[in-house]
Amino acid sequence: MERVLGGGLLPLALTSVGVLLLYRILLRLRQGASVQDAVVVITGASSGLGKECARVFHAAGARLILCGRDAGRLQQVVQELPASSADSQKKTYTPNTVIFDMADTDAVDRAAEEILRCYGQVDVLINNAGISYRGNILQTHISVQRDVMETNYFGTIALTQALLPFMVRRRSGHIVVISSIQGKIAIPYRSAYAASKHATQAYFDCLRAEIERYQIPVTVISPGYIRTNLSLNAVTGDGSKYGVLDKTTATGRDPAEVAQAVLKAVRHRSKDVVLAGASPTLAVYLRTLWPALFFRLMSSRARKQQKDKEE
Ligand SMILES: NC(=O)C1=CN([C@@H]2O[C@H](COP(=O)(O)OP(=O)(O)OC[C@H]3O[C@@H](n4cnc5c(N)ncnc54)[C@H](OP(=O)(O)O)[C@@H]3O)[C@@H](O)[C@H]2O)C=CC1
Ligand SMILES: CCCCCCCCCCCCCCCC(=O)OCC(=O)COP(=O)(O)O
Repeated sequence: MERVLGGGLLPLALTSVGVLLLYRILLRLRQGASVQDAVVVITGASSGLGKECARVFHAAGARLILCGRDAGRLQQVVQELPASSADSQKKTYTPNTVIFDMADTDAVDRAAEEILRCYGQVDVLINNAGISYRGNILQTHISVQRDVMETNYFGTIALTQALLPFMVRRRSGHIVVISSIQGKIAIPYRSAYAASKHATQAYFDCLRAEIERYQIPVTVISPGYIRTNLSLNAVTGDGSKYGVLDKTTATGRDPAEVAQAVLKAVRHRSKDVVLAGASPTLAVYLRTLWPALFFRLMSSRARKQQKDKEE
């Protein structure tokens, strides 16, 4: 028996264990880091992409803190969650909710304290809340430009800066922001929105470089159109609600798929992720490599949209 083990079975067993270990390492590398038990904060979790992120991160075993302005709608999201956690191998948690308006800086500071009281730490902050805009600059009140900036940019960076010192102290954490392809290219009749997303891209690119030494990654995600209520909720130049589900939004990507891509980006600690089709992606390169052509295309887009509106 000893001879059999020494001469044949033992090396075979050791090789099998080695192969199995290698397989597990490769699988781990492919999947990236686990979010099981991680404390994940999601802003704008009451609808659209934020709600889908809540589903995906809940199913992956994260301890969620869901943020929004409407307590009732957030509670509804929480109640719908257990049914979507089909993976019984994962331990899942009932999410906490924190209610505040991103456009109110004092409320954001108070919310950060409340967020920290939930588990005493934040492992992943997903800055997702946002509002869009449709309008002609000539007919847009400056207060509308400010309001969009308050929600999309100042609210987002205020929450980030309130939570960041606690991540730095622990030398641990991950900051994610849902920007837009419009953070990389500016298209006509979106001035307030595109400006807020360009500012977002710039701020988080600075932050990434500044906090790398604390081992805190920063992920900027820039999606193209997603099938959500974003256009319905958009504001216009006079501050009123746009209230139309645009065809581009209605035919956009499935928010559940985008949420899976967000999870993948978190697991892999990706730095900058563009989730858009061929033309918007090409447009990003064109803006840098052949700006004159990009500007001509945008002018013709503006003329066409103005003509369509007048007809
Ligand atoms: N849909 C799309 O085509 C694309 C969307 N994005 C980005 O994705 C993110 C999510 O948007 P999406 O899911 O599409 O749109 P939705 O309108 O469905 O969701 C927006 C979310 O943001 C919250 N929100 C808006 N304003 C505030 C505020 N002042 N304070 C607190 N929360 C607020 C809303 O909460 P409440 O219930 O309180 O209104 C809601 O939960 C946004 O940052 C958007 O720019 C990026 C690219 C494409
Ligand atoms: C030589 C070949 C040239 C090819 C380049 C073509 C240029 C095409 C322009 C493409 C513009 C794409 C705009 C995409 C906008 C978008 O996806 O935005 C995402 C959002 O954030 C949606 O917000 P919205 O409120 O605008 O619905």
